[in-house]
Amino acid sequence: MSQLAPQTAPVPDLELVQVSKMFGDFLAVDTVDLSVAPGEFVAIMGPSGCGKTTLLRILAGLESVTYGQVKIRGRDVSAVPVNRRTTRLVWQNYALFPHLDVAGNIAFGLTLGRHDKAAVAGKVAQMGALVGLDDFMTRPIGQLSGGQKQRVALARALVTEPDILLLDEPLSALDAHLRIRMQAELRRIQQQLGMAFIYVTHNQHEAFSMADRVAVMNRGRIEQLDTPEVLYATPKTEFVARFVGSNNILPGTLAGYDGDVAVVTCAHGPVRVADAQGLAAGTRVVVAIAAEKLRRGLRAGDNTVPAVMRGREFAGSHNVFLMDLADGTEIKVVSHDGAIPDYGAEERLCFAPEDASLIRGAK
Ligand SMILES: Nc1ncnc2c1ncn2[C@@H]1O[C@H](COP(=O)(O)OP(=O)(O)OP(=O)(O)O)[C@@H](O)[C@H]1O
Repeated sequence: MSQLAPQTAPVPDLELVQVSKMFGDFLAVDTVDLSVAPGEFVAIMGPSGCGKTTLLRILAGLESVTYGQVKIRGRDVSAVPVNRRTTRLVWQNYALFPHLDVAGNIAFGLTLGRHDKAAVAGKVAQMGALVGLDDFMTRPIGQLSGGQKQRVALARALVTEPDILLLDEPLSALDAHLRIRMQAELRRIQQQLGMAFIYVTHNQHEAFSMADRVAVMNRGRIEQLDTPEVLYATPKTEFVARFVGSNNILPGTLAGYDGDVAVVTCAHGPVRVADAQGLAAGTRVVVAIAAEKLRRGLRAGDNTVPAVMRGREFAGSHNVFLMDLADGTEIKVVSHDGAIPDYGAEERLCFAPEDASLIRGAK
């Protein structure tokens, strides 16, 4: 009888095991575990100072780890210096050589090594084409737009065929329109090469439009690592719920469960939330509801929350109403129907139990 060969999981392109970084007695990166699958695009997102850049610099070999291990394709590189790492870093400041043309800049990484002239020219042309600069190879750097310069920086990093490309806010100097085009280009190039990209940004739209998974960092820790869809629909911590999307947060205390529905006592009354965590009654919790999931009016089976209309932001295709609950909590409601309540009017908002997330409150 034939036996099936045991299935082995592919070696991750990158693995961080309990990585911490201290600057003096300040903990900038706190016990981070992260596994990046072969060819995966992972974005690291979080507020200023949360440790994103420090983590990326650790991957590049520009910072040492205080504790923990960094493995690239299964090899421990924690003590490997930057010039012997198989990672390349692209950042916002392109750091191109102004006295060289596009081809000269792209070739720079290669000509430092031992490559023959024809091979260098071939690879440079190939990378130029990949990033869409084939018609600009002899242009001086000073005659390029911001987007073109960023493409040169990208090609210069990619031509060395790194195991992983690290990107630190590479698009933040570009205008909004160009940024969106470059996001699509980056994703195309990443998929074409099948190379793992680690992309640091504080911009949620950027992270969500490109990445397979997004890590949300707070105070040196990864609070949640998930696909954009899961992060959006089921934030696991209050911080993630506040940072991602446009969630409304209702603090409360868990009264108990009614089957697989948690009943939470909030300031305005009880709220029912579909939940399978089985938390103990009395636990302090928050209920997170996306602004798009709140509706005006009453609907059978839904939660109802009384609110007072306070203001409105017009966003072209929809309105965002700002409303206050009785305890002063501000609520955002996305509305597509064009009807605008009067300022000061009392409204009833409703949402389904399955459209909200229950999150254990911060201790
Ligand atoms: N060389 C250093 N010495 C001391 N503290 C540092 C050093 N580098 C970073 N830090 C501190 O570590 C923390 C994390 O910094 P880091 O640059 O990683 O944050 P970030 O999330 O990338 O922020 P931003 O989005 O503003 O770039 C900050 O409080 C920062 O002041």
